[in-house]
Amino acid sequence: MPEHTGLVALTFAVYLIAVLLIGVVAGRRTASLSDFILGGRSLGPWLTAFSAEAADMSGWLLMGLPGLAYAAGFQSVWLTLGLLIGTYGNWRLVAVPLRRETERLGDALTLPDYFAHRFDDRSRILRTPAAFFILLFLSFYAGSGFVAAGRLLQTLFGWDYPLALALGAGAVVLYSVGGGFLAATWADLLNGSLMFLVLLLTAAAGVYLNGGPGGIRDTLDAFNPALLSPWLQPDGESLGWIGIASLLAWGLGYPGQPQILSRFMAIRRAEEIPLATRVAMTWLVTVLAAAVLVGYTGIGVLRRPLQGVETEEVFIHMAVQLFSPGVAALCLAGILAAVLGSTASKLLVASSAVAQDLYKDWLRPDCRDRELLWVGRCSLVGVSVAAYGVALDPHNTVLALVGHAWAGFGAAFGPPLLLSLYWRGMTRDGALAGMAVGGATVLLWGRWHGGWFDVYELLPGFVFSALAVAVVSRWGAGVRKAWKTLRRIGGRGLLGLSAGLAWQTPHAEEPLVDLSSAIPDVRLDIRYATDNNFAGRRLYPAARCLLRRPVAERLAEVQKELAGMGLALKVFDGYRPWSVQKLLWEVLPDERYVADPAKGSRHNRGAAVDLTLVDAEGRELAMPSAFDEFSEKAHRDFMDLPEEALRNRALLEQVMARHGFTGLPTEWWHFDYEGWERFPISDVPLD
Ligand SMILES: C[C@@H](N)C(=O)N[C@H](C)C(=O)O
Ligand SMILES: [Zn+2]
Repeated sequence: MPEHTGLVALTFAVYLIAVLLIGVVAGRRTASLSDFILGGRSLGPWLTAFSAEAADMSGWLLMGLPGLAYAAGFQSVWLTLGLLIGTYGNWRLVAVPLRRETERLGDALTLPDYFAHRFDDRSRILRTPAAFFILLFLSFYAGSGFVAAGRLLQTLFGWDYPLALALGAGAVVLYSVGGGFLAATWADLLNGSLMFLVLLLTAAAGVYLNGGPGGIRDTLDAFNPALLSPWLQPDGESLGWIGIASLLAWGLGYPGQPQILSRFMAIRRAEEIPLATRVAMTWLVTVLAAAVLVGYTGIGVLRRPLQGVETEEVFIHMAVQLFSPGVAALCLAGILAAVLGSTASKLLVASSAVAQDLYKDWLRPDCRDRELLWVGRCSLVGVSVAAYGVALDPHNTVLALVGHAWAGFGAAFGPPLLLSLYWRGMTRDGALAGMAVGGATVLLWGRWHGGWFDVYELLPGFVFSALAVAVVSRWGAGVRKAWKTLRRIGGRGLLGLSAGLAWQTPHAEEPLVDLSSAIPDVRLDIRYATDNNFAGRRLYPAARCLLRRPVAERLAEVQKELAGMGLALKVFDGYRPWSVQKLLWEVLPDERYVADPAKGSRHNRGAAVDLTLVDAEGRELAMPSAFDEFSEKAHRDFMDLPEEALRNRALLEQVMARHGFTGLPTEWWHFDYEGWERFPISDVPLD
């Protein structure tokens, strides 16, 4: 297409100048890491909708999908349907709760950040592997975008591949480094509009030249009747359930894609999501239908049939053949926009994993916002260099990895995210298991072939990941304990494991029992059943201490040991209904002292207890502070205290630890029972 080259170059230059200007303007509004990663959560519904869709639909929309429709005919309906259902489900089921939760849970900026806050994971066991996974796969994913941009520029202008690649990559890096998330989303508005316009134009021209729907059907019928059946492959063989399920399964990938989820987190208000959903779905239905029509109509319109990988160029050939050079150049700019826009969104998410989840979390938790912003920018450059390195080898290994990336994210993050938004009983270990099982299934499934193994790896990955979340959340603590038991008894073998399992598993169903039934003479001072508490009013209808049975039994052991020292326990609180937790949180929304009801307190599981020591006459021993005195004096590492208080605090901590209770760092009186995760959060009344 040499006669187009000058005009194409001009159109590309105008487009690139436009996005760079966007980068400069957005850069002025980017003052903190939160601005850089999520645009300060300021997106309106239109911007959110366009941005989420443009981040999703890369050059694949203008090349891959028309190519599939051209080569495989009506079979492409299944993929289109899968994408539509997946996108709609993602907007309806994930967008609103994710937006609300990420703001409520300590202003979580990234997906790993959300998981860490949701499960109160201070050990980083969840955040760090999630961040590495994102960083690794999104770098490859972004690398593939560079490959596509490089190839497009190389084909159009005949430049050397590395030079073409560097120019494409340079443009993305420049506008995203400067303007961060805002630049990327504003550019997405431009990209999304351009993609919409050029697809619609090309499809309309194709339909017109084919003589309308009847003409398209006649052309396909004459060319290859198998193309008219959604059940058949082009060679006339049945597509089979594996083929259909694999195409539909693409839709399952949506709830795990960080580059799309970040758009949901960034909308100004959750209430604007329904409008954004309507805009996004209208855009998507239109462009998917248009992309498919470009493929179908290309069969009748193009002067020569396309073969093999060339089928993916059906949109380019249509544009060049049907339109004037100026309009054709605009269509090609549409491809560049699609490729660069979605690549920028991936680079940004990968760089945010470095800045927020690795640098801030591991190296400099207290660093200033400006420093983090620069770390974000530098890591974007670093990730881009890595992606450029990946793209320099434009062979199939990269593309194969990219094929896995959608499935990898979908299976590793999709089920844990979905379940975490809707199931309060889900545990941190469940989330970890879901990520590991989903990711591993995707990596392994493709290695085998034949029968079930021909199904797209996302489907088994998603199902196994969801099962892993459910099983480990429900029974994980019991299995872990049984494993510990087995290791302890070593050679006593399998019998020990089955005994351990038999003893542990039913604990997930343990009822709440009255502590007085396990310790008949226990002293209670249930403060929330009086108005002598920090809320200043009575919150429980009865002065009872309920706990899960094994927790109560362990406390009875503690009481027994203390009796040998002439001491006893005095209990301030045990099981606390979840609705009361919400009331406490309203009074003091400070996670150091009151657990956020969004995550639930261990009290809500009947697995935490607040208590102190008393002597034989029932007099409280000196302790660092009063119960529920929320100050540094209550912290376990606070040492500026009288000797006696230090001694008593240490004694209480040691006796409790010997019976499987761990103290909360910020409250000397609060203890969690080991394996508290296995008990569900509940909201039963105390009377
Ligand atoms: C409110 C206080 N007594 C308490 O129990 N705090 C912990 C952190 C909780 O709410 O779980
Ligand atoms: Zn407590």
